[in-house]
Amino acid sequence: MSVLVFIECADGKVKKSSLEAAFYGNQVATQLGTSAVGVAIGEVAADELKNLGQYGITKVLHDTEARLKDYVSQAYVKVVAAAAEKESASVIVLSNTNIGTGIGARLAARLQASYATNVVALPEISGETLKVKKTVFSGKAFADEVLTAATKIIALKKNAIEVAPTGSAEAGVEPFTTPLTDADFSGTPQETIRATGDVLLTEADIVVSGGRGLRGPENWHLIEDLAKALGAATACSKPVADVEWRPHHEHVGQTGITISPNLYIAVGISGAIQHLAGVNSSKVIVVINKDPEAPFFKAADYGIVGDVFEVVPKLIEAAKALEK
Ligand SMILES: Cc1cc2nc3c(=O)[nH]c(=O)nc-3n(C[C@H](O)[C@H](O)[C@H](O)COP(=O)(O)OP(=O)(O)OC[C@H]3O[C@@H](n4cnc5c(N)ncnc54)[C@H](O)[C@@H]3O)c2cc1C
Repeated sequence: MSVLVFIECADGKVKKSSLEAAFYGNQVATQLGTSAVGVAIGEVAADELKNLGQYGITKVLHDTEARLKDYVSQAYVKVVAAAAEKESASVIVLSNTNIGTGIGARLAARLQASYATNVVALPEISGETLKVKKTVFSGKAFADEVLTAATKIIALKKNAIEVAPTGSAEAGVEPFTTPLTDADFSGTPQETIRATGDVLLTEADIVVSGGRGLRGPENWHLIEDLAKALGAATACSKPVADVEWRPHHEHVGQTGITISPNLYIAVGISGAIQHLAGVNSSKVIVVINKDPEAPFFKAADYGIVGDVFEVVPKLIEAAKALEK
């Protein structure tokens, strides 16, 4: 029996959300008196996988088959299922990302497993069952879910737990091969075009987001300059994408991307409920709006009542000064 953690990688690196999943998986393994093993797929540097030892992973099974270079859901699910079988995994942990939840759903069907998404805390263990806390209703409430099947799959929400890497332990990396057929690659991406700029929006620690208060695309340099100074990703509200001031892949909210960065800075965004649905699990929310009655202030940790055209340039200067 072990805990298996699916390690998601991009650009040859382990994603930050998977470091969290690894740390969480190790804590669950400790609760169960077992160890945590990772499974990684595709191109990723060996040092990145060894580094998972600092997050409590003892060993990583690494499937490097050339056809697995890009994410193909059927094939990836087969690899994770094979790893789960090899390691007799009773718990499988993945990140609550598009890829993680996609794999989790197929895997649950394949393994007849219990499956909880949006999990935000360590489980309570009682005999063969695990009780997990998760967010529901677009992050507006919590629910407890009891997982009773022999195999339990947990999709951990990004930024939900504090991660503390320990010491300099290295995980062992083992080549892992799964027999795959052409049918496993029936839907293969032909080309992957990176949607965002320097910092991937869904993985970013800091996000600077603009709304209609920016008045037009010609003012977007304020958002971009602040983001650059803070090492942040950029995002926007839906109407901004609808009128093509910004591309749609930057639109966050109920009908856009859901994010949970450490810091979300909302610039000239009113804070409509549909917008909040995509950002309200951010750790710290800062709102800049000239209207003191803007609904976003109710969800904010810090608020600046002021004109974005006066406030943001000052923030950019301050952030640049911190860099020096
Ligand atoms: C079914 C449905 C789904 C939706 N999904 C989404 C979604 O996923 N994401 C999303 O964002 N929206 C979504 N919406 C739209 C949502 O309801 C809001 O209309 C939208 O979020 C408002 O965008 P905004 O805050 O940029 O613009 P506005 O509501 O126009 O707000 C602009 C804000 O900027 C402030 N402002 C103006 N000038 C300045 C200035 N100079 N300095 C400082 N502040 C200034 C104003 O006070 C105001 O609060 C959805 C709506 C529906 C019906």
